[in-house]
Amino acid sequence: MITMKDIVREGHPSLTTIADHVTVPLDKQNKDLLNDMITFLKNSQDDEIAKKYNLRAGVGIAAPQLGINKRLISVHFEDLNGSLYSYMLANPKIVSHSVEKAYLSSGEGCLSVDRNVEGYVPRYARITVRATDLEGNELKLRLKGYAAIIFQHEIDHLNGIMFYDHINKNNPFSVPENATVIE
Ligand SMILES: OCN(O)CCCc1ccccc1
Ligand code: NI
Repeated sequence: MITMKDIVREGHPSLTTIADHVTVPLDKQNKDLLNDMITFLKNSQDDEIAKKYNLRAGVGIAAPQLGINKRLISVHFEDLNGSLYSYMLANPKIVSHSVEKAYLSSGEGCLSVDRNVEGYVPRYARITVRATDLEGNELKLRLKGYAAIIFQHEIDHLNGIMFYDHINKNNPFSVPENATVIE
């Protein structure tokens, strides 16, 4: 099972490397990896298991956070309306996005960052993502709100981008005009 010791931290080259596309349909190794990643997320959100194994709660994880430079992500979370998003995806790509921006009022964190980094993280308010799932099916996801934020955070990890790279250096709490705040 994946635990915190498997998650690389700031300074590890995987976090600033562009990850490689994976061959689809996925081979067993990559399917098992995606399953291990989503199991980690579920474990991290289970109070008993998280406490037993000292897991930080995560809503998503990208293979580069395990030191594996592959374009694989898993997400498992409920949005603010209680909709469940549970996906294991290969080669996810943002194929279109809104001009409008959005950001979480709480800012963002990262399992690979052992410190609080203050500031708003402006992202696209709405995105369309194309990806391949575990069975090799091509998916097209239209995302907004909290889900759009999380998917962008994960896809950034495949391109060597950390959430704080988006924070305004001069004024961390400045935001693009008419950006939508997500509470
Ligand atoms: O890469 C995933 N990860 O570091 C876990 C935290 C994910 C996350 C946290 C805040 C806003 C969006 C996404
Ligand atoms: Ni992260």
